[in-house]
Amino acid sequence: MSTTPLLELRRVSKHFRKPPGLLARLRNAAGLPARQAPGVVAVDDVSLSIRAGEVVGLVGESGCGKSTLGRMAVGLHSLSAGERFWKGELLAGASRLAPHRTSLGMQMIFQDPQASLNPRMRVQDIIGEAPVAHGIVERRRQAEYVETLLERVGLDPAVIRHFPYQFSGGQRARLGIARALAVEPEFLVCDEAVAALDVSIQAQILNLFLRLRDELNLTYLFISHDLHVVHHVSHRIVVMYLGRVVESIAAERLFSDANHPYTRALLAEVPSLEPAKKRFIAIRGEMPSPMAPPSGCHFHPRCPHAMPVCRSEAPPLAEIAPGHHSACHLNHVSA
Ligand SMILES: Nc1ncnc2c1ncn2[C@@H]1O[C@H](COP(=O)(O)OP(=O)(O)OP(=O)(O)O)[C@@H](O)[C@H]1O
Repeated sequence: MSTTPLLELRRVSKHFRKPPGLLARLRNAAGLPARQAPGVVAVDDVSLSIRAGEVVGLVGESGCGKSTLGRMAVGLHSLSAGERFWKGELLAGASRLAPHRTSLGMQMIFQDPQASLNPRMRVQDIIGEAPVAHGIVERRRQAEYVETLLERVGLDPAVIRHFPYQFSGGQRARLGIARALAVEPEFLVCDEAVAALDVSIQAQILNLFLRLRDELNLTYLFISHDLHVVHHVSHRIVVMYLGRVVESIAAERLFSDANHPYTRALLAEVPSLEPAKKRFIAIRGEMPSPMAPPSGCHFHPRCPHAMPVCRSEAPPLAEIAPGHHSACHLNHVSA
């Protein structure tokens, strides 16, 4: 069995420059020297490697950088620093020697299929356009190909002539999945793919993802702000806070062995954990702005266990047990 990861992000970062505000535009108009515009470090020195067949759940509060990391994984965002490998081959790096490239083998499924499905296109074109354009299927076989995909995601092939508005939310989610599958990907980034759906429909779509993984040997990065959702489908859970990974743990060990105070705070919010969650301490306050992250460990202002060192030094993401990584100074305090 190959030990090369399917996808590897090595020490990647993403900086966004904030668009110039009114004051900066006035300074510019007055011919005054520009002040450095504050930016956002959406992803800060993150390494992530995903094996073929693995389902990795990526969780954290809104704005912590999950979508940005997912977009970097599939090549929708360039890298400000670091490198990206696909089956061991360098696909993108921050230097000009490593040009930014993507591949049909990796696709992204978004939260709102309504917004990402062209309302004026029929299902046959929505799903069948890309595989024809990329030579995966001949145009004369397009309808047959799309019908097979519709059946695969649990839709009636007879809907091939329909428009997106004729479908329910759950059916549109299935269309979005069929469209991603149409180019025969090996790796899917699912970004809040079930967040807009009712709970009962969510469960159906999650089960569809799992069935497709087994049938098509797919690998997933499953992004959600809802730990309960990702826990259901993932082998491994990666927790992000303000651009950094704070913990990576096997999903089956999450409830028993979660180490980072932030992960434990997220667990305190999971409704199905009653009464076990009583041992977790709920999170305090709001996540600070990514434009002005706290010094040291970004989580320290909200952490019930913060120590002086947490304010000054960022803890490294260290392996605290086989396959279990956590970035917390508490792990390095001698008893
Ligand atoms: N294209 C962009 N330009 C400028 N800033 C951006 C851009 N995309 C994301 N950001 C900023 O980067 C930070 C991380 O955003 P991101 O969308 O990755 O977080 P998230 O965890 O996926 O949150 P959400 O679940 O709300 O999408 C946020 O502060 C966001 O405002």
